[in-house]
Amino acid sequence: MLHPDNGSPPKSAGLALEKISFAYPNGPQLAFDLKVEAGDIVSVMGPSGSGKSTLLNLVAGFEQPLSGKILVDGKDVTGLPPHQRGVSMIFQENNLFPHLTVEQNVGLGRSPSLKLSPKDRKAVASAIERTGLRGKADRLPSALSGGERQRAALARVLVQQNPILMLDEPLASLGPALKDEMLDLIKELHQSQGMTILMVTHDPQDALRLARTLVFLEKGHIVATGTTQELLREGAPSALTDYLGGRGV
Ligand SMILES: Nc1ncnc2c1ncn2[C@@H]1O[C@H](COP(=O)(O)OP(=O)(O)OP(=O)(O)O)[C@@H](O)[C@H]1O
Repeated sequence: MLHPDNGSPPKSAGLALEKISFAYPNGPQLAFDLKVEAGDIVSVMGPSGSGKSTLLNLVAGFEQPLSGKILVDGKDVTGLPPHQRGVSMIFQENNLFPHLTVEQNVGLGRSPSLKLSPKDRKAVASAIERTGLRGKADRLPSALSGGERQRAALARVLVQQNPILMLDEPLASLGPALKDEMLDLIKELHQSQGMTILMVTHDPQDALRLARTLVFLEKGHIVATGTTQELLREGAPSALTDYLGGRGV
């Protein structure tokens, strides 16, 4: 079981996308309206190109909407740069700087210039320990397995202590055993830190295992939102059953 390392854990934050519209140059129009309760775990599913990554990038501040608002904990963050939004993000790969050690990569979660106080150093060591990377703090990412690299990325999230965590297919490049391990770690992180989590996945089993809520996208819009159990087991709308094909549960 993971425990917050110092002081109180970050409180989770509710998230809202209000009448967000967005388009890439010469790209399709995307529009999102979504409310996520504080502390919820949400899986974001949908066919390739439906807008899952764009949705996360808009919340993180890597893309700017044409109109609409993004609220974190009720506060309008639409015009804020990514690091001021209270949001951490983990991608499928390339979360770490290749020329920095695990310890330095995790330390970046506390200070972009790696000027770390003794308290920061303690938090970094604790996060490395808690993600099972003890003894690997001095390694470069190239000397880690894929699963270890994702755990190092999670260690950085731990020291950032943001109330919202978003993961864009974090399990896609992992084999089944490592995938289970990461899912367990994300679950533990949620239990101990209480953060609000959004995770893009193509696997309904991941969604069932981790997420209370499911958001389903199609062609740049959210076409279904509900509890994962209900949507995957009972009343799946036809767009979702078509997407799941033979993988229905
Ligand atoms: N940088 C870009 N420039 C132009 N169009 C883009 C860009 N990135 C994505 N798109 C388009 O925007 C739409 C949404 O893409 P997005 O990557 O959000 O989908 P996704 O659901 O995450 O897909 P996947 O499951 O394949 O990762 C798609 O039509 C895609 O082709």
